[in-house]
Amino acid sequence: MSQPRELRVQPLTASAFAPFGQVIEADAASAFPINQGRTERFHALAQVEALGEGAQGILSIFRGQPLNPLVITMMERHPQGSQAFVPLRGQPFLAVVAPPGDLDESRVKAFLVQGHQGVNYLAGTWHAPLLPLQPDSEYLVVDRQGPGNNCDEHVLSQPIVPVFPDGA
Ligand SMILES: NC(=O)N[C@@H](O)C(=O)O
Ligand code: NI
Repeated sequence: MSQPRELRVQPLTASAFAPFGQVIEADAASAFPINQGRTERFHALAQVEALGEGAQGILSIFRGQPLNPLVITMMERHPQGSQAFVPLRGQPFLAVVAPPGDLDESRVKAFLVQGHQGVNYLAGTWHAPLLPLQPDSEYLVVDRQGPGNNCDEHVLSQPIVPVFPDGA
């Protein structure tokens, strides 16, 4: 296996993440009052894709451990469904992604998903499997259950080591 390469971790913003999916956070632009004003609804932050006959969207909880050492050797994609990760206890994680289509390793990006944020990967978005930054991190996961293959894996030709900018 070739020498790993470093990949700078960047802040998660809706615009930067748009090629890969949506950011799930309480964004004022999507908010409107409900329940006689007692509740703010941050509406339709992301869409669930559950493609194919007999497919359905499901909700699960993942309790994950950090990858140690933090060296990413493979990525995966779910061609028939989106996949969302939302922290249940404010525990941050990394979203290491590449756009749908043939995996172009030069287009891999790494984002820091803070504890008040979640992400929804588009169907087909390449991503590293869950990368929590703290032990026993729990996430609500919304993805697809159904017939047929929904997970393609790709071993990277060059492993990736995410690096955090100073002070991150
Ligand atoms: N395998 C599984 O359900 N999880 C992965 O898809 C992942 O992205 O963590
Ligand atoms: Ni996945």
